[in-house]
Amino acid sequence: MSVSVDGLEQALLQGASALGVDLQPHQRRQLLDYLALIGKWSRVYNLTAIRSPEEMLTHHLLDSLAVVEPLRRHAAGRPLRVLDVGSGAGLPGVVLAICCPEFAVDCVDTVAKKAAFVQHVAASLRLPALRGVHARVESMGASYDLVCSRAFASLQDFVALTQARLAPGGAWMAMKGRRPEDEIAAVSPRAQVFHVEPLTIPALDAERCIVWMRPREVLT
Ligand SMILES: C[S@@+](CC[C@H](N)C(=O)[O-])C[C@H]1O[C@@H](n2cnc3c(N)ncnc32)[C@H](O)[C@@H]1O
Repeated sequence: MSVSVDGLEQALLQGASALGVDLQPHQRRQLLDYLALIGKWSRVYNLTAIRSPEEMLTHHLLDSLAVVEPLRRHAAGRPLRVLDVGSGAGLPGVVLAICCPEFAVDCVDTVAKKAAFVQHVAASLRLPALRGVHARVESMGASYDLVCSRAFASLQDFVALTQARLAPGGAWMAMKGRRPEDEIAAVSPRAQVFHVEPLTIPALDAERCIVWMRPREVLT
């Protein structure tokens, strides 16, 4: 990496603080080690198109860190079982596992080498509650309190492919760019969008939001 680790750490600290995320020293180290692992394994596994450490910090780490506080607020102290669908290199699942060790986080991807990378991260960074799962989400069996995704699919497809993965009382959290009006309008009647939460990512001049959804109660 061409950028000094101190410079990256400073940028991470400033970004986390702007996002209201209080990082312990070991979590800072884990996040920077995760960044370094992505950089190292991208050369072999092609995990991300972004190669520069500064860009990876803003576009991947800070972008994922931005959902930590909204998710904690949603959890309200409960130790959630979280599924990150189409996790790729582990975004946002690995960041959630580092920042919220009280959550059990499964990162599922159809590409074996991506799931293997997440397993490698879990072992290297000693994150016992993190798992990389190689599967198509629609063929999985487990259920989760929160199903999240980033850059995975339209809201409509996300809901259709993962509805069976939600535990009773569970919710979806989709990370999106600009508020996706068309996708919101096309969401299945079986799901209800209950909140669209705008996000501001430090040092990233782009619109971001979280679309929160839950199954609509069917009246019988
Ligand atoms: C654009 S990438 C996003 C990766 C990561 N979430 C991120 O933000 O960088 C979408 C990922 O979804 C995975 N994927 C596509 N369909 C899937 C399915 N049905 N089940 C699980 N993963 C899937 C792909 O292999 C790919 O790694």
